[in-house]
Amino acid sequence: MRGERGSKPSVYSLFFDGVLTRTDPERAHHGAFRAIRAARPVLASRRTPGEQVTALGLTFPNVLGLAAGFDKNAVGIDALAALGFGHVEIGTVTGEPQPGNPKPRLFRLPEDRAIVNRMGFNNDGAEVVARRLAERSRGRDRLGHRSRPVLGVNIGKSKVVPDDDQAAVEADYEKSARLLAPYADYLVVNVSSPNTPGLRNLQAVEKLRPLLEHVRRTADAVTRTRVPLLVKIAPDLADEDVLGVADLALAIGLDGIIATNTTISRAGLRTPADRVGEIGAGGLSGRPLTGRALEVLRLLRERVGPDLTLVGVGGISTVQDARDRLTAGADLLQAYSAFVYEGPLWPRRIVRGVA
Ligand SMILES: Cc1cc2nc3c(=O)[nH]c(=O)nc-3n(C[C@H](O)[C@H](O)[C@H](O)COP(=O)(O)O)c2cc1C
Repeated sequence: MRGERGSKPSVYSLFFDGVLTRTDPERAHHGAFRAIRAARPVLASRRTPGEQVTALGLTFPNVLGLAAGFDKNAVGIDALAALGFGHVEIGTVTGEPQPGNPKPRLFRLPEDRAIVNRMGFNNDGAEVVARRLAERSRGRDRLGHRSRPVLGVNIGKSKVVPDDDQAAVEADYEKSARLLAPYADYLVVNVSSPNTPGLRNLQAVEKLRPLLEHVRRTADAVTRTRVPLLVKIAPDLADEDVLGVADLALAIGLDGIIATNTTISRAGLRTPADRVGEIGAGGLSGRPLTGRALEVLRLLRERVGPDLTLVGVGGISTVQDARDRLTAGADLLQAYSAFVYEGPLWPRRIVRGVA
């Protein structure tokens, strides 16, 4: 593993090659996350790098955020922001707490700088996460941060709720929206994870429209200031369905679209096919996603015009990737996999590189 900047391996890449690649990926995630949280007191006084971005009616400290899935339970928002992320999207949080899929469920494909996951929305549930966010907002003034990260809250469907029962689906998202919208700077309806059976069917416009309208009404009922609402879509949608979501977003006054989630495609991988087969089902993220995620973003921007906020995510790993996504029309960027491969200094490097 080599750092982006050239031939000399970084301390993190040596650590990654020597230790992390030999550790179970899920245990490595928890270990790394614990270390990041432990380092927060040291990091918190550092100035957030980059230039401010105005989007969704909010001021983001910089353009780059941590994508959903890393901090599913809102336990390390400020520590992650201290690494240089201007926003952190917690979740996916579901109405009911759930353990997720059986392990192993997280796999690295180092030859592709990619990750396959079938976590299945393991999370503490909306009630516990809401309590955690309430505690954080009470303690925040004492934290002494130079600048506060924007907090995104990503909500999804509980596994116990059947995807073909629209009323039950809406009630489930409603529970999360009611409990979490009061703490969210922006709210995301996730209908694009491949790991909850049937979830992606909710991307069909005739299901998505009433769901988004219901979440909108719920959020409005529990907040004094209007919380921006976004939808996160899959890269596996056909182009015409991407455009369908774009048209829907404009029609119902959605604030933005996050493109994209992980893919179920395994096309063009360097990882040997037998290894890929052994890993099995799940969402693929990282480098192999770059092309399609960029394409989806471009399609969206062409369709929605300049006003709707678009968040570009999927395979952003270098400064050039970040620039390409901004050129294609992204207002904000997010990443997950490159942060895993490149390490804790990566967010600052990208943010400084695009500034
Ligand atoms: C281990 C893992 C867990 C994820 N969990 C979620 C999740 O709970 N909700 C969600 O919307 N996206 C989730 N994602 C998708 C990411 O937010 C992101 O959309 C995707 O990984 C593409 O970005 P990347 O190529 O920079 O990783 C997850 C990704 C990974 C790798």
